[in-house]
Amino acid sequence: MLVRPALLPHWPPRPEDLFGRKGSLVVEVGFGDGRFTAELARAHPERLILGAEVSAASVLRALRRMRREGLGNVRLYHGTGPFALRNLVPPRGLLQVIVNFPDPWPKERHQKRRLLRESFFRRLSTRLVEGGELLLTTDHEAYFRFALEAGQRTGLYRVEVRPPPEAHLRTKYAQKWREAGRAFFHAAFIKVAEDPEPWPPTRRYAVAHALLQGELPPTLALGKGPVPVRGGVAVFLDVAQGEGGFYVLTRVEEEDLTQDLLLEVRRSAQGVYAGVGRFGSPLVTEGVREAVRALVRRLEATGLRVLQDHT
Ligand SMILES: C[S@@+](CC[C@H](N)C(=O)[O-])C[C@H]1O[C@@H](n2cnc3c(N)ncnc32)[C@H](O)[C@@H]1O
Repeated sequence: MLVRPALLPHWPPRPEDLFGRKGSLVVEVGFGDGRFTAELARAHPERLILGAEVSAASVLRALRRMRREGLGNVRLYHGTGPFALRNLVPPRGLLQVIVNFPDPWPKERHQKRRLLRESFFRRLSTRLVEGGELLLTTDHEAYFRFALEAGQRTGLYRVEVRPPPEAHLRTKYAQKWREAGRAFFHAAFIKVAEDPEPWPPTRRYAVAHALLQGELPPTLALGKGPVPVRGGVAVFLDVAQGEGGFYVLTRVEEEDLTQDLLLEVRRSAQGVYAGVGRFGSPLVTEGVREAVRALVRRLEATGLRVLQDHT
């Protein structure tokens, strides 16, 4: 039920590789506790529903729900909607995207965090089938207008403002806002053209490590300052000492992917190994490679010398 992109041999997988059969693919972004996802799966057993959600607690809750209800046509991904759309959905492979009550980010300075920006609509057009659509429901009028304008500006969608379908008003947040007496807004963004710029899957690599000559230092002080990486930032959060060396808890934030992973600095037969640990099956992305490069540079500053570089 849970999709682990690191374990998939090919990106994007074919829907039948994820679900065990063919069918029309629907993506729900930000499914929360998954009650809408489950209702959708029950109402359309012929559809294949892929949910993406950044909150680990919500993913767990929704997973339990899907298992309890025995829903075989749902797969859940713990991560951002854009990552799922980019890497888990084939070009022109998507019938529908559903976004119910997206985080509105009301402050001006946070607007760039909103999901339904012009760049998102452009990229999404490469994933939708001809006539495929995004359905938005929200209680937040300012965000609603923002999304309408963003979608319209692309010229890639016909935008239809409609009354919200009843099922979209049965989500956890819909019920909360209904009790608070809020109004609801709904629109369909129907694809009429496609952005000419392709949206290639995220590049991933088999390894990211280096072998260095010299002695393992007795302590490892890396500093907490952020390391800029392509499309984001990496931070060495903590260093723990183990028997053979050090584990460096590292956060790598890239455009649509945040990973907490362990880098290792340890003795090996050939010298000192510095690279990505296997713990948690991390994705070795460009940002992860850049974090390893930064780690290697800091080891070089302690007097170690690079023998082999696979970063
Ligand atoms: C306001 S809640 C709505 C939840 C649910 N759709 C509902 O109506 O009850 C917004 C949800 O979107 C999730 N979220 C925010 N940004 C996201 C992103 N980029 N990708 C996937 N989920 C996201 C949040 O964790 C949260 O669960």
